[in-house]
Amino acid sequence: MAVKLGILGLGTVGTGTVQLLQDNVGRHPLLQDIEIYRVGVRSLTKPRAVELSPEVITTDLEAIVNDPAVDIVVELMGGLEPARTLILTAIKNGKHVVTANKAVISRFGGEIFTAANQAGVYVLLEAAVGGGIPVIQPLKQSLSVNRINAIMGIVNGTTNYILTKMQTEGSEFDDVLADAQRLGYAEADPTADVDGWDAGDKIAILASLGFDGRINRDDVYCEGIRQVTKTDIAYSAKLGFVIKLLGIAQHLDQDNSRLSVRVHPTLVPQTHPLASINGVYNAILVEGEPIGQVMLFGPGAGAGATASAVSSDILNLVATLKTNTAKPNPLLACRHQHYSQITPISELVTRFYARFLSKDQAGVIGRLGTCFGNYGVSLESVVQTGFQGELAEIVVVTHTVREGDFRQALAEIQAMESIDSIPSVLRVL
Ligand SMILES: NC(=O)C1=CN([C@@H]2O[C@H](COP(=O)(O)OP(=O)(O)OC[C@H]3O[C@@H](n4cnc5c(N)ncnc54)[C@H](OP(=O)(O)O)[C@@H]3O)[C@@H](O)[C@H]2O)C=CC1
Ligand SMILES: N[C@@H](CC=O)C(=O)O
Ligand code: NA
Repeated sequence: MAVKLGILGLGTVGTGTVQLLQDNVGRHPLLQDIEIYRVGVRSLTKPRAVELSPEVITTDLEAIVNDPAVDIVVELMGGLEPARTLILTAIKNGKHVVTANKAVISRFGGEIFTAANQAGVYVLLEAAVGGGIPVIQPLKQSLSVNRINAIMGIVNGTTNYILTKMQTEGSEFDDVLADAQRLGYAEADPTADVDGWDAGDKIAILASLGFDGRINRDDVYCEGIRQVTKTDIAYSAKLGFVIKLLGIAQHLDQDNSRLSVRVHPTLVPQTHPLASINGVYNAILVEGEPIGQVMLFGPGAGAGATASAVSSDILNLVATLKTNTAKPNPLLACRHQHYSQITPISELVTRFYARFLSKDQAGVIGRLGTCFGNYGVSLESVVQTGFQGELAEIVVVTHTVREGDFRQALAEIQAMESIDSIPSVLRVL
């Protein structure tokens, strides 16, 4: 008997998934055992790029998750509610769930996985991080014997697309964002991409898999790309860096006592493996013992790529249903019970890039150096690059420093009579 899917959402990802499932020849034979039984949408009159018989499409999503005939609910609608409630209802009704929704999983994962474990069903989410890149299953299975030291990556396609176009074509932020929206990369509200929240959701999920504890989403520090200017992109290039929005989860000490989970635009050395990841591509670099470094690379957003991840989860569940094993597979289920302690951003030790606009007076660089020295900040390079109108532009890169100390120095520098403003402060990998 065919395994019946109830799909919630027929937008970019839902359409890509239905297209893939309908075009199953030459793919895994188990795909032929799947029936697209119901598809839930908001509007019945919207034109659709896929053909589905009228009785399949409905606006009654609650009926789908309560329908005893549905075996797997595939949540591709996005947003927090009603997605969370529909997922929980599906679980309560004994249905397995596939979701691409990192927002709901990163915030309500505790509640959802506890319910799933109690109900004896799985919630799979390969599409939620890295789009088409297999990263969730590798962390749960192929890499799970490693002790993970760090997971860092470019996990938002929209912002990587924007930064790449700004860097290579000198494009304006707003024009490139419109492009990313047209191509189906951006979230319904692109603020989630641009302000780093989407990447924050994703790094929280990766951290929970790699560091063996749930992550409280509110503890993840998130800074987006709005403040990244073409000027900083150009200075970074001169200094040997590219600017990337990175999600980073790493132990800060040898004894693994402190875990940092954060998202921010970062100056990445041009020689680093993540520096060459451009456009909508994502890459996740995992550092573990004994494996060393593994980089997972591929398309991070878009209909086809994301459908590949969604459909592989569906296939996994179809195989599970077909083999009918009574005991849960611990490599598919979530096993965490506790929350990890996250270290505040002020305790991070990192290098910084900062750009200052100063009055063109003698001794400004000396005063900057003295103030930094007072807070234990030593400088790797100082460049007085040119002028913006009457103001001299000074760019510094520091050696590693505790963020809290660096910020105190900046506050003091900002108050100096000779300093007009500090337009940019970025972390350096
Ligand atoms: N786009 C991408 O590249 C990727 C997206 N994701 C995630 O996948 C999910 C879907 O994204 P995407 O396909 O881009 O989103 P879209 O906005 O393109 O599609 C959302 C779909 O859900 C339906 N929907 C939304 N809210 C409701 C509701 N309250 N009731 C009924 N139907 C509803 C919409 O119906 P209607 O069509 O009638 O408006 C639409 O079909 C999100 O969680 C996103 O974060 C993950 C990886 C990549
Ligand atoms: N908006 C997201 C879509 C995939 O998760 C992105 O741009 O990466
Ligand atoms: Na993925």
